[in-house]
Amino acid sequence: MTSSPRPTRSRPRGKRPMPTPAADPTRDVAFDILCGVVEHRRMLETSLARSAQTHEAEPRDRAAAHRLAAATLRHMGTLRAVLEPFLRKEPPEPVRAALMLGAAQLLFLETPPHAAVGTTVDLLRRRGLAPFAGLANAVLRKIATNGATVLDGLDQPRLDIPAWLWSAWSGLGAGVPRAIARGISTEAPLDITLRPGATPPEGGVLLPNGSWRFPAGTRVVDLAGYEQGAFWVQDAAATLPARLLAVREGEQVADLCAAPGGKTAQLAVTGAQVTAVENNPARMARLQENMERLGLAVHIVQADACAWRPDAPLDAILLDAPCSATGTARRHPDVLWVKRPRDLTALTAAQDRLLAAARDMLRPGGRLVYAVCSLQEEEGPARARAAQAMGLVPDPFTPDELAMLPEALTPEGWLRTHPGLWPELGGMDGFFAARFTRPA
Ligand SMILES: C[S@@+](CC[C@H](N)C(=O)[O-])C[C@H]1O[C@@H](n2cnc3c(N)ncnc32)[C@H](O)[C@@H]1O
Repeated sequence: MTSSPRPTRSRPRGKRPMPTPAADPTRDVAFDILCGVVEHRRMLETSLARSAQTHEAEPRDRAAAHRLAAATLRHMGTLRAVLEPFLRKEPPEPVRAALMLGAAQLLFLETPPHAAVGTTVDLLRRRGLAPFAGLANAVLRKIATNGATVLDGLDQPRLDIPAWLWSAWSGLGAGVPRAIARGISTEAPLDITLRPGATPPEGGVLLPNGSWRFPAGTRVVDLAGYEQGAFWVQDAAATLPARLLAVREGEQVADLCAAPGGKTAQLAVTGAQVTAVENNPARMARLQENMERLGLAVHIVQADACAWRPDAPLDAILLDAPCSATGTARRHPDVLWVKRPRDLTALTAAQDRLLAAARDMLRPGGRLVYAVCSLQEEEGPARARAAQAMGLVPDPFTPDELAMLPEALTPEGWLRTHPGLWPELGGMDGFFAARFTRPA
């Protein structure tokens, strides 16, 4: 007797396909942001804007996603090292990204373990990665059980900074890369610059440079006086370049590369005649909105500052040039993982073109402050030397001008701040600035 063929089954009896878990806007958006950074070297803000087209998420969920992705990026080297011993094989990059999001919630964001594990498993299942759900469940449960002991013996500051940046920052001084890494490891506070005479909002701390500082996570729109234009958002270190240009009422001044306009506002409140030049239309619109909110009269021009020329030679110019922005890594930890050494070639060439253009716009005796929010030698000291080779005369900053931050004055008379300064006050962004005059 021949037995009848058994019917083929695509799955074992009794196993129904699991329903797709409900959407979780915070983790979905955070996952997209993280994959954008690690797989495509896309900046966090760009991914956040793209994800608005694919995921419906309330502003509150988007803000939470931003925070979760930023915390993961801030500790990414550490998270990779924590996961390593639990993984027998290299998982695909999106699976590793989901595991890092889960581990970041467990280790750095105090998310309850069941939520961190369950939401990661669900995320993988929603994203067509269900075969890795069991792995995520097992790995994250082990991390949850071991708690912070999984961090024991890890050199977190060293792990969280890519090797090329650590080695480049070693040129800033012994111990500086470690101090910078510590500065980047926590979320930055919110700093504002107050209009002269305006009342500071409640809850802030006055910093030695005159900025007011609010705890990390403060929403600027919640501070009294924002809509009325009493202040603008600006990191304490970012206030220094415009201040060091020392413009006076009535002077003809240009702010080249101006958006979103924190430094433009500083120049305008002095009573100088300010022209703000910005080539990016979307950023120019933000600059315009900011000047309107602040009620400041500024002549705004959308143009390439390399090609634009003023009607008459200028008394002073602030050139806050486009750069790698490595000095802003505590606000934008994605820069650590998106930027590459080779990006510096195009940036430094653009910085030189802008410097030459700025020189040609100045009257004899006119002043230029060149600034970048970069910690890289190529974009700072090397450009200051290039400016000198273009015929600009160094006009070093003095100890009196930097009395509130003497450690930022270099022997050459340049400004150099970094996230490791003012550790007891909450740090600051990294800036380089140098001042020049045009010879007669
Ligand atoms: C570092 S950001 C400026 C920040 C601004 N100074 C502030 O304090 O708010 C550099 C700006 O330069 C603009 N930019 C880049 N290249 C430019 C060019 N060739 N001409 C004019 N603007 C340029 C960018 O779009 C960007 O908005």
